[in-house]
Amino acid sequence: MTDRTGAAQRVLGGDLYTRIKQCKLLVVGAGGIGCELLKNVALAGFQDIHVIDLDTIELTNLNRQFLFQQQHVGQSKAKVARESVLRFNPSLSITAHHANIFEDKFSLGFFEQFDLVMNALDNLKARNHVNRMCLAANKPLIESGSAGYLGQVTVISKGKTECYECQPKPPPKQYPACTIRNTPSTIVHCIVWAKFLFSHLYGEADHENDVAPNPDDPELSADAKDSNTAMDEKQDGEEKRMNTRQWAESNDYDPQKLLEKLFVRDVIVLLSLASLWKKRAKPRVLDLSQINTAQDTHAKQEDVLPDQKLWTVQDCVDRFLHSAGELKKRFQACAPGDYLTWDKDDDVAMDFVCAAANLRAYVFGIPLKSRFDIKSMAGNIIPAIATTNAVVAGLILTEAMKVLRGDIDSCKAVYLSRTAMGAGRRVVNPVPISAPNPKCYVCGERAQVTVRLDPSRVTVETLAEQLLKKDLSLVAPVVVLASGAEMIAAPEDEEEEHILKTKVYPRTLASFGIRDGTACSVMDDMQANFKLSLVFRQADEHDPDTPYEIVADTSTAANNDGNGVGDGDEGDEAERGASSAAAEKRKHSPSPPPPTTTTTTTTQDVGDGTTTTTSDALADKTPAKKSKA
Ligand SMILES: Nc1ncnc2c1ncn2[C@@H]1O[C@H](COP(=O)(O)OP(=O)(O)OP(=O)(O)O)[C@@H](O)[C@H]1O
Ligand SMILES: [Zn+2]
Repeated sequence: MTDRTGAAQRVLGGDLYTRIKQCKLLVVGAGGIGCELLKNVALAGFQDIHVIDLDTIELTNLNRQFLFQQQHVGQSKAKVARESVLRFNPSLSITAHHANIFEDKFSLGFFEQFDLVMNALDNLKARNHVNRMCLAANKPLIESGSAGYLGQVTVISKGKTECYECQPKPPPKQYPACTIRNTPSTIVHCIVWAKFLFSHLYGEADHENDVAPNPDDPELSADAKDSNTAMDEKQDGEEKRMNTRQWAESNDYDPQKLLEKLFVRDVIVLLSLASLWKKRAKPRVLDLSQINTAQDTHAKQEDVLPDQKLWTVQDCVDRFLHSAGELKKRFQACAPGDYLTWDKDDDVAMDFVCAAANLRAYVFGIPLKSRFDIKSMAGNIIPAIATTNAVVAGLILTEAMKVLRGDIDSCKAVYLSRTAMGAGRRVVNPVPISAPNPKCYVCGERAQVTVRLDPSRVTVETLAEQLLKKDLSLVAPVVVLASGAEMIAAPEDEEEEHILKTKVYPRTLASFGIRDGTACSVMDDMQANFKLSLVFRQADEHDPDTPYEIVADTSTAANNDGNGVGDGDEGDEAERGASSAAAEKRKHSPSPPPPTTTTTTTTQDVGDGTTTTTSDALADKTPAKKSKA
């Protein structure tokens, strides 16, 4: 026995120490919290540890992920974390998986081999997935997160505590498409547009999400005819029918032409939509001849870091042309079906977004921002603080010990706040963990989601891609109709996926017999044992921007005759009552609120996952750097 384990044994007591030693542990994520956590569990005496992380080490990780050093940059986080931990305790068994938690190999059987799972992740999608896998495998999960000075640790135990998805998370802030495409008024609007532009040009082909001037702006409805005529005049027939990606393809992604299209021709089109500018300042066309001779508009900024310097408009033009040229090469070198994914740490992709956002800001008379500021907003960066992660990792271990003692009842949800809170003036705030929400569609006894939509207008694609995958976090949804037929099947190969996307996706739900009151079963081919009942209610109107509304509370179902269908308005009233009562209860709860941040332009997937800051369509942290269409 080394001195180090001897001390742990004396502190923990023989019984707990033995339980820790015998516990087979899974740690998901080897980033900021994960590195601290792996060090803690190794020192506390855990002997059999698996760690999963899909990422490689970046230079920017080194200020807080202490298992990594400069020579490790570019290597697998999971593997290097394993080697570093083994260096200070070579007798451990650590298995490193450089992989995405969504991979098939991390099946129910994989999760079942563990006694305890700890999440050290940074995104909602992966957290939801591990939550569902642990519920299916009936394994305790310790969930954690941090955002700046704020942090959170909680324990999830099937049937005993609420699960990660028992309380709905606030939806990320979205901006109306017309503001982004026609009338931006803040730098955030310009950054959202620039990120859309990147995905639209170089990402997975999506012909619906254009970035060009939008003639369907409701503000134009009064003089729709004029606006269409104006658009006709400014664009020839062919150009009018093409979206920006098709236009770029037909112009060989030429950076100079792209610059002129986006900041000259499209602006002329926008200027022609007169009613947009009745009450706002008109945009200005980017006049390259003037800019080329213009003086540097910004005072010399000698004493700031390079990234914090404001680019001149000419700098933006140069960076745009250069990055668009590089991206063109990369995109054209992609194998068929492959595409580029935006990543804030990819310098070329970041330069493109920074230049495009600033040029758009210039066109609309919005103050330009430094690359540093734009990166923070575009990448939804809340500075990570090493000490917060260390405290969170310590709290994870404290809760883990209670779990291993078999004392789930004494586990707490613990929040770190920035300033001392409550009567005890504490920064570390433990609160009782709520009981499971019986109406939770993930862990509730009667998992059900009611959705209000117009089945004759909503397509299977919207159901699968938006509602099931995006809103409900299913990975591979399977939807079975009452007849037993599968409306949406999980494709086994590329051919099946092609059939699903070309033959089934374009159909309306009504064409499958879905109408007011229809219920169907939903399963997830990737999330074992996950099953919910989806009930459709007829919407009075159809709004293409919000084609459906999730009725979160399922009390309609509890009141009905058992086929999962409520009977109309009374049910709705009950739902509203129940929801507001629950909200009221939470409002009066003595517990400190979960951490929220004060940053105004960052977003949903902050570390804690339950609490989001403000913006945005800016957030799109995707686990895979580059994926196949
Ligand atoms: N689906 C997933 N499968 C496996 N690992 C994941 C998955 N999603 C996120 N992770 C890992 O979780 C870790 C979270 O750590 P952290 O929040 O410190 O992020 P980071 O990427 O290291 O930091 P930053 O985003 O600030 O650069 C990351 O190492 C990330 O790779
Ligand atoms: Zn739940």
